[in-house]
Amino acid sequence: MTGESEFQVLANVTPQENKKFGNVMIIGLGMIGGSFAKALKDRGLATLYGVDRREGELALGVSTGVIDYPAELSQEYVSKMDVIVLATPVRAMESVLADLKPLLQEKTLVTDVGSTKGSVVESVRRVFGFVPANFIPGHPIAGAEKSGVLASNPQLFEKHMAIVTPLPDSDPLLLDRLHRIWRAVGADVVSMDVDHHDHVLASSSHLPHLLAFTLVDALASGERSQDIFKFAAGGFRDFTRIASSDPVMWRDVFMANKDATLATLDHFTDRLADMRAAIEQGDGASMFGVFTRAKSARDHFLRLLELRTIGSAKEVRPVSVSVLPASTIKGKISLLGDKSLSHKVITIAALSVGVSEIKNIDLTGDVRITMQAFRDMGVVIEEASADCVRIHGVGLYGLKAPIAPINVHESRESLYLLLPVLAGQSFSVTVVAEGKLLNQSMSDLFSLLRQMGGSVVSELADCLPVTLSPNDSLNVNVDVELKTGSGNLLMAAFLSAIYSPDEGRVKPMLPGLSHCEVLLQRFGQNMTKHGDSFNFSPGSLVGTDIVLSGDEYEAVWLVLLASLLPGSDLMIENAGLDSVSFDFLSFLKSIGANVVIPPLAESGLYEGVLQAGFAELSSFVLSAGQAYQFRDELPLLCVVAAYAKGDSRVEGVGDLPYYYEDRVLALVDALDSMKISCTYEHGDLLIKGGFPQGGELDCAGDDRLALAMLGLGARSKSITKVNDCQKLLEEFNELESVALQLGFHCSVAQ
Ligand SMILES: NC(=O)c1ccc[n+]([C@@H]2O[C@H](COP(=O)([O-])OP(=O)(O)OC[C@H]3O[C@@H](n4cnc5c(N)ncnc54)[C@H](O)[C@@H]3O)[C@@H](O)[C@H]2O)c1
Ligand SMILES: O=C(O)C(=O)CC1(C(=O)O)C=CC(O)C=C1
Repeated sequence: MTGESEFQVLANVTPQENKKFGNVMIIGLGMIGGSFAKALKDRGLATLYGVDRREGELALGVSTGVIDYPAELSQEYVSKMDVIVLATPVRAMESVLADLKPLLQEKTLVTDVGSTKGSVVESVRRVFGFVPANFIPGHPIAGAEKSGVLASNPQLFEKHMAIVTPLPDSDPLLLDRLHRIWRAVGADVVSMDVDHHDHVLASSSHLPHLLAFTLVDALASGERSQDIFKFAAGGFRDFTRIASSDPVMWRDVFMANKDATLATLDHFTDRLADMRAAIEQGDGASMFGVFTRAKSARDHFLRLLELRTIGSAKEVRPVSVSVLPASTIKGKISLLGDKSLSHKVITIAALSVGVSEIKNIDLTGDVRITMQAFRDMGVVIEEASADCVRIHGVGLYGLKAPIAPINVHESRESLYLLLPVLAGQSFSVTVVAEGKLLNQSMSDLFSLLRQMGGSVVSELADCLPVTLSPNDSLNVNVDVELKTGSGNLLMAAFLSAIYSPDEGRVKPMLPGLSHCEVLLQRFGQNMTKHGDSFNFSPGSLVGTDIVLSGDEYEAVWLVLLASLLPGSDLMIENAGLDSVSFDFLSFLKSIGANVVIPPLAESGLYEGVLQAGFAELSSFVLSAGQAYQFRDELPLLCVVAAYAKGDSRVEGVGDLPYYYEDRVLALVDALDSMKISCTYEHGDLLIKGGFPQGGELDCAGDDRLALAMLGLGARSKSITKVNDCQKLLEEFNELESVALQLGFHCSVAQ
C-alpha cells in the first residue's frame, strides 16, 4: 500500500501528491508533535500541517522541514484534515477541543499523544457531552527531557510502544487507521483500558519524574548544595536526567493523574520508610534483599528491552552448525551443569533453610524464569559469577505472595517445579504462561496439585493460566503412583509429597535413582525407599553448597563421538551419571564401546571421570522395554546403528509418546538422505550400518536431534550441515568452545 493514498485528495489545502495518510494536522508543534510530524513527512506518508500558539515554533517547523505548512484552527484547514493529533500539554487540550468542536468532520480521526488518558477523555466528554466515535486517545511511550520543535526526532518512536486506549464506541476503521499510522512511524501498538493506562504510567513514568524533580530541588535548596552539584557524578546524572523535562507538561500530568500518582507514591513512601528503618537499625539483610531483588528485576527488564529493540531481527535468524568429517576428539574437559538440574537446585535451595552456594550452574535461558519467580516471592539470589549463585533459602513455607501473577513464559521445567511449591503456600497465586504452554492440557500436573488439597482453578479445562488457592483441607498426604517416566512429573510429585503433613508417598514408574532424589537428599530431605516407592516425612530442607556435575546428555553425546572417531581419547572430568545414563553407557560397552564409567559414589550417582575412546561398535537389537528406558537417547542409538557393522533393530518405537517417535522419524529421513538404509515398519526400526554420506539436515529446532545429526556427520563422507540449531545453541551454548578444546571440527553459521 505504501505510496497509494487511502484518502481522497483535498482541494485548496492539498498539495500536489497523494500521501498514504493524507492531510495530518499536529496541534502543539513541540518535541512529540514535531517528532511525529517529521517521522511521517520523512517517510512521505502525509502532508503535514502545524498549529501552535507560539508562531515561532511553526516558522521553525517549516524551516527545519518538520511540517509542510503552518495552519490554524479554522474551517478551511480543519474540514480537510484526515488526521488531527493533539500534542499540547494535557491540560491545554480541553480548550483546543472546544475550538475544534464546531469545525470537526466525522470522517477525521482525532487522537492525542498526552501522557495521561483519563483526563483527556474527561475533557472530551466535557466539551462534546460524550466521546465521539472519531476521537481515539493514544500515547507514545517514547520521549526525552527536551521540549520544543527543535528537539524533533523522526526516529523517536521506532521500536517503542504506542498505547491506544479505544473506547466502546470508537470507530473500528479509524482505530485501524490509528494503529497503522503508529506502525508506520516504527512503533509497536498495544491497546489498553484508560484506567489501567493511567495506573501503569503513574508508576513507570510519572513517579520517576516526581522523584527526580523533587530530589534535585531538595538538594539544590539544602545545605552544601554547591558542593553537592560540584561533586555529583554519573549516579546523580543518571538518576536526575528527567528533572530537565518541561515543567508545564509535568505540572499538567500530576494535576491530571492525581489519584493513580498518589496511590503509587504512597506505596513507594512505605517502602522508603522500610529502607530508612533498615538503615537506622543497621539491618544489612533487609537492605541486601531489596538491592538484589531490585538489581535482578532491572537486569531482567533490560534484557526484555534489548529483545524488543534488537532481539527480533536476531531471533528469526536461522543458525546452522556444520561438521567436517573424519576428525578426532582428544582432551580433558569439564562440562557446565545440566539446565534441568540448575532449575531444580534453585528450587530446592530456595525452599531450604539457610544459604546454599551452587557452583557450575547454568544460568542461561529458561533457568532465569525459575530464578525470577523465586525472587518475585522474596528469595534473595546473589549471582556471584556467571556460573555460581548464592541462594538465601526461606524454608518450605517462607515464600511471600508475589504482587503480580507468576509468569513461566514457555518453560515447562519452571512450571512443573513451581506449581507444587505454590500449592503448598498459604497464599493464593495465579500462574500464567506464553506460547506453546498455552492451550495444552496439564491434567497430569493439576491432578497432583488437587491431591494436595487446595483449589486449582483454570479458565480452560486444565490449561494455563491457573489460580491456586489454599483451603482448610490443605493438610492432605500425597500418595501417587506415576504412570509415565517423565522427569518433570517425577520432580513435581516429589515436591508435592514434601508438603504432606504426615507422610507422602511417590511411586515412580521406572526403577533406578535419578538426580531428583539425589538432590533432595543432599539438602537433607527425610525420605526412605520402600520397595519401589519413596516415602517423605515432614522436616526441613537445609541449605548446602553444591558443585553441579556436567550435563549428562552432552557427556553421553561426547562419548558417542569418541566411539565413532578413530584416534579419539576423551576425558570428562566432572561426570555425574544417574542410573539411566549408567545403563545406556553399559549398553554401549556391551556392543563394543571403549568406555570407562566413573564409580558409584555415596550420593547414588556415578561421579568422577568418564573416559572414552574409539572402538568399532557392533549392531544390536533393542527391546521395546529398553527403547522406553533409552527414549531420550534413541536419536544417539540411531547414529550408533548407522555406523555399526550389520543390521540393528529397535522395537516398540511406535508405542513411545509421539514426540519420541517423531524424533526417530526425523532421523529416518536424515539417514535416508545420507544413504543409510533404514526402514520403519509397524513401530519397529531397522537400520543397516554403513558409512553415511554428508548432506544438509534439518533438526526442526530440536536440540537432541541436532546433536544426533552432528554425530551422524562426524565420520560421514563429506561435510554435514544441520539447520535450525538455535535451540541447540541455547541449551548447549558452550558447544563451540567444547568442540574447539577437543579438536572437533564444527562451525556455527548464522
Ligand atoms: N516529553 C515526552 O517525553 C513525552 C512523551 C510522550 C508524550 N508526551 C506528551 O506529549 C505532549 C507534548 O509534549 P512535548 O514534550 O512535545 O511538549 P513541548 O513543550 O515540546 O510541546 C508542546 C507544544 O504545545 C504548544 N501548546 C501549548 N498550549 C497550546 C495551545 N493551547 N494551542 C496550541 N499549542 C499549544 C506549545 O507551544 C508547545 O510548542 C504532552 O501532552 C505530553 O504529556 C510527552
Ligand atoms: O525518556 C524520557 O525522557 C521520558 O521521560 C519519556 C517518557 C517516560 O517517562 O518514559 C515521558 C513521558 C511519557 O508520557 C512517555 C515517555
